[in-house]
Amino acid sequence: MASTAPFAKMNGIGNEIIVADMRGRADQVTAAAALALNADAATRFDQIMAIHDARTPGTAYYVDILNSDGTSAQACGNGMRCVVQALAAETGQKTFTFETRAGILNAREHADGTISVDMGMPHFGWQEIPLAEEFRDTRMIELQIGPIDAPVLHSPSAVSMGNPHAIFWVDRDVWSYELERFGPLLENHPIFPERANITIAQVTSPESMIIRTWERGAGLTKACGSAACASVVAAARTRRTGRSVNLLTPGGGTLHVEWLDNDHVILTGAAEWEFSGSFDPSTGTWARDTESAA
Ligand SMILES: N[C@H](CCC[C@H](N)C(=O)O)C(=O)O
Repeated sequence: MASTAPFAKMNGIGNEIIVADMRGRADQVTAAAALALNADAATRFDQIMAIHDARTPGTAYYVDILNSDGTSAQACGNGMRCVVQALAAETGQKTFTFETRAGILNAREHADGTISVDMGMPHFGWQEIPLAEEFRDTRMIELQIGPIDAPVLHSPSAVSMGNPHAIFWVDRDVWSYELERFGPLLENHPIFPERANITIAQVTSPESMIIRTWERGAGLTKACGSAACASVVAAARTRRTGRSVNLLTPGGGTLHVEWLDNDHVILTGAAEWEFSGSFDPSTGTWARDTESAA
């Protein structure tokens, strides 16, 4: 058995996150370990954020992101806030530069404990998202679900925040849609060759919206940070909102997203520690620290 690594079970306004400390070691958290941790109710998660030693000068750490189905994700905004909170508590530092599969990103813990993550620039080209066929305008793509003459959801906006997103705009209460039924079909629709995170969004004012997300590789979650960013960018592009928006998420928490004039998207919100333990990164066998809270 490989030596165990410390982890913290945390959440980013309800997005279930495991922050794994893989610094100083060469191995990775395996898909098998992810599946085992997710099969246990105590450690069920949406994403594992595995902190590794830096690979690139100018960055402090490399963060590898796994979904609960064991696949990799390029970006996870809520998980990055958890990583920042854990590292800020350990080091006393407030600002960090990370590397992820999606590139280099900066994050900062504020005096009130909230954390902002610079999620980088959105991408709108159909090959960048990616989509399987050419759409010259990704503000609205041809895709619908439900009866052909009365679709339940249709014409989403498509955006890459490093990872692929589709945003369906709805007028009715977001809870009145069967996202648990449509989510898997849309996530795996052939139009998305790398699958996609699927969000339904109800704009409630030029500065506010309500979102629910079916996440690629994780299913329904209580919040999804990159989907919040994708939703605001897509809403601003289609003149539904301005560029600074509060989003209400299914966990009841609020995220703030601002799309800056320099094209970077800043995600701000809280993060919460639940308990700590150690685990075997190859198998997922784990134990709670005895001094850790229940
Ligand atoms: N919960 C994450 C998103 C994970 C995205 C992942 N499901 C994928 O792209 O495969 C967030 O806060 O941004």
